[in-house]
Amino acid sequence: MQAIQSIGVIGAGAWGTALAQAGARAGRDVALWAYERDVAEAIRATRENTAFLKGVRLADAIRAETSPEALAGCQAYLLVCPAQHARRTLSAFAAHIAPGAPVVLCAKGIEQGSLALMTEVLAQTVPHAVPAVLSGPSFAIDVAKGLPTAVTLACEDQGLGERLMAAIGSATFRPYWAPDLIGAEAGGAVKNVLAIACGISEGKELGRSAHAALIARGFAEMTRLGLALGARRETLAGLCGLGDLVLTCSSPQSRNMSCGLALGRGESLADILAARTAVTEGVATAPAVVELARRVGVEMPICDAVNAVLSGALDVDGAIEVLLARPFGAEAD
Ligand SMILES: NC(=O)C1=CN([C@@H]2O[C@H](COP(=O)(O)OP(=O)(O)OC[C@H]3O[C@@H](n4cnc5c(N)ncnc54)[C@H](O)[C@@H]3O)[C@@H](O)[C@H]2O)C=CC1
Ligand SMILES: O=C(CO)COP(=O)(O)O
Repeated sequence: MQAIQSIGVIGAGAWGTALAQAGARAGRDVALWAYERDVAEAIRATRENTAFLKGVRLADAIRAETSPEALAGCQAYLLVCPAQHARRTLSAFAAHIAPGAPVVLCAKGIEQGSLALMTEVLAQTVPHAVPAVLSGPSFAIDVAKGLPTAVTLACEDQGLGERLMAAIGSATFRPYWAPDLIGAEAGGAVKNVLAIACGISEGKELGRSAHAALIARGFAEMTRLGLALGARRETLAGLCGLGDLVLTCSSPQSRNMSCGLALGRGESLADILAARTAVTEGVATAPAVVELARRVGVEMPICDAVNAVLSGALDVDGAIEVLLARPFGAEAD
């Protein structure tokens, strides 16, 4: 099978820009589509994405674009806009993506309302594309700088997985193939909600023991939901599940954790979100996770508590009280 030489990156936020840089580092020609015209213009003029990924000089092999037509003919695509914008963005690209072209879904979220995973959104908007999922513990700035990172690259066909890994992988950006797309998606979406919980715990100074308990019990919630959706347990225990959960729950650098941290310190969600341009995926995904869990009949008390705080149904102290009042039970349930 032919090697993938040209990559279209859809979305020029921090993560899309970092992945474009990873593709260029791997020797590919990269077309990077920006939603905001001034982002593309800044990249062309200064070789830097000053709005979303300051301080990184972008490789010359990255071409900044503003129209979906300009990405026609690429051999593979990465979808890297926030999850709640995926449907509209993919619809705009549908006519320009060739039948059979792989589309790697890199957003970590679940669509509100439809409760669709990103693979479902792709199937509904670009049914002629072949889906893949990239997810794992990887801050954009680390990848852009070439610090060592490892991620899951999930797609059904291992041969295609190997071509995609060769297209974007390098000594420092290390994808691992997995056949389980649902597991990769469930891990990435749920860890963002759990990172808000860990941030709240830290902001309330509940201690490192509570932090560890939240990660372990949060992982149990992620696993229950993932398995109910059809994921494999080993995927959830890998980079895209436990790996990303540990990173995001332990780093104030995470937008999700830092949002929780501020909530725990008493700031309002409205003020926290108003002060940032970057996306905080867990905020939009929390109600979708909770609704999806209800639909498939699994318990996710930590995600419920986060959602109650975000929606204003409970304040932080009330949510902690609800979690601590839960009856004792078996760990494996
Ligand atoms: N930043 C990171 O370290 C990582 C981010 N991700 C995921 O990548 C996805 C994108 O996040 P970031 O690149 O960090 O975003 P960002 O916070 O850096 O930038 C916001 C992005 O939203 C886009 N946007 C805003 N309104 C839009 C609209 N109406 N239609 C389409 N796009 C719109 C902007 O163009 C920009 O690309 C998220 O799902 C995130 O969870 C995954 C791994 C790492
Ligand atoms: O997904 C990420 C790291 O793997 C980035 O996390 P945040 O969106 O919380 O910053």
